[in-house]
Amino acid sequence: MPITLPENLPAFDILRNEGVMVMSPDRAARQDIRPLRIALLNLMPKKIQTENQFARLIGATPLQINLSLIRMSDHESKNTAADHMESFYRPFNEVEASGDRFDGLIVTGAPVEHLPFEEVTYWDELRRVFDWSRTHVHSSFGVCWGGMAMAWHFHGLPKHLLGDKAFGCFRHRNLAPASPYLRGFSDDVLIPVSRWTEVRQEDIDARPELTTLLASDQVGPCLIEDAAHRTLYIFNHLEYDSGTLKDEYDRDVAAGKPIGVPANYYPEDDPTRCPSNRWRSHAHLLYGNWINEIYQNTPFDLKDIGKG
Ligand SMILES: CC(=O)SCCNC(=O)CCNC(=O)[C@H](O)C(C)(C)COP(=O)(O)OP(=O)(O)OC[C@H]1O[C@@H](n2cnc3c(N)ncnc32)[C@H](O)[C@@H]1OP(=O)(O)O
Ligand SMILES: N[C@@H](CCO)C(=O)O
Repeated sequence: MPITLPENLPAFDILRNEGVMVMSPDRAARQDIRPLRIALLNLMPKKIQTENQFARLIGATPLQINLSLIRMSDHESKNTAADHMESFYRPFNEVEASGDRFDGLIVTGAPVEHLPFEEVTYWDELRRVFDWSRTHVHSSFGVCWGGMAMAWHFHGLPKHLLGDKAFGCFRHRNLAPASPYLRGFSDDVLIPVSRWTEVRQEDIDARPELTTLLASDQVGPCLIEDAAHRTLYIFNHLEYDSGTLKDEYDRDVAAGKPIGVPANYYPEDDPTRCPSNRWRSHAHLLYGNWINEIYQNTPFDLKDIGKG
């Protein structure tokens, strides 16, 4: 939430230049408040775990959030019970036909990164979701494969297969300390990574509409902004629980897959020991900052979303 300060107090400009939310008394007097409408397009197989992870983060701000769960219309979930999907999710077809608008949209990752985008069965509908988001959503956030898919659709940013899985907790540099999305971030941030693909910094740099906010020397770009469309792409997993990388590692070991111990995750890289969560605070900061930024800038009247 912003702080209201007189516009001629030195702290007004100093804090604002640092990225702190500062408001003049004049603007504060004119603030309208309503619940924010956030949609989660959940493409992950373990949908309940993912609902919990994102709801926990976007639910930790002082603002009232209405969460809508959306699924691809014709995709039958193999790993989440049909009655759960029936009870809590709306198919995108229905959302599109309703004309509903949202302040925010999160598109999750999906374990289909080894496939060309066009071989994902719901690719055509997903492209429709992306185009719809430009006219019905104020701000979008694509996560891991969801971010890569969105960045491919809008910017032609290619993903590349890695020889070895990028797997573990990696240090990332804060490249934009004054960005409102990184308010309160340390200069150096530890983030869970779990993917077989990457996007490359040189491909991002060739697209002037994109800015890199967080990047790692070891696993490359992480958080990218398309400011003109209020869109963020994150290729790593700040939302993961303490044990998510462990679950993925144990699953792959049990399946006999050649997988290394996730880097810098277990104490002394010993998978028999209990991992500790060293990213939770930055997860809350990032998603809290996103919600805050939406709250500051989304139109009060929902029907004005997507017009500017
Ligand atoms: C890169 C990122 O975005 S990271 C995010 C992905 N991470 C995760 O999913 C972690 C958790 N996932 C898992 O542990 C595993 O995927 C499991 C154990 C749930 C299932 O693994 P498997 O049995 O090997 O694969 P399975 O055949 O169930 O397919 C996994 C998912 O991909 C979907 N899928 C597979 N091929 C395709 C395709 N061509 N088009 C669309 N979806 C596909 C499946 O439908 C399933 O999703 P669903 O549960 O929503 O139906
Ligand atoms: N995070 C994913 C990567 C595969 O897409 C997993 O390990 O399941």
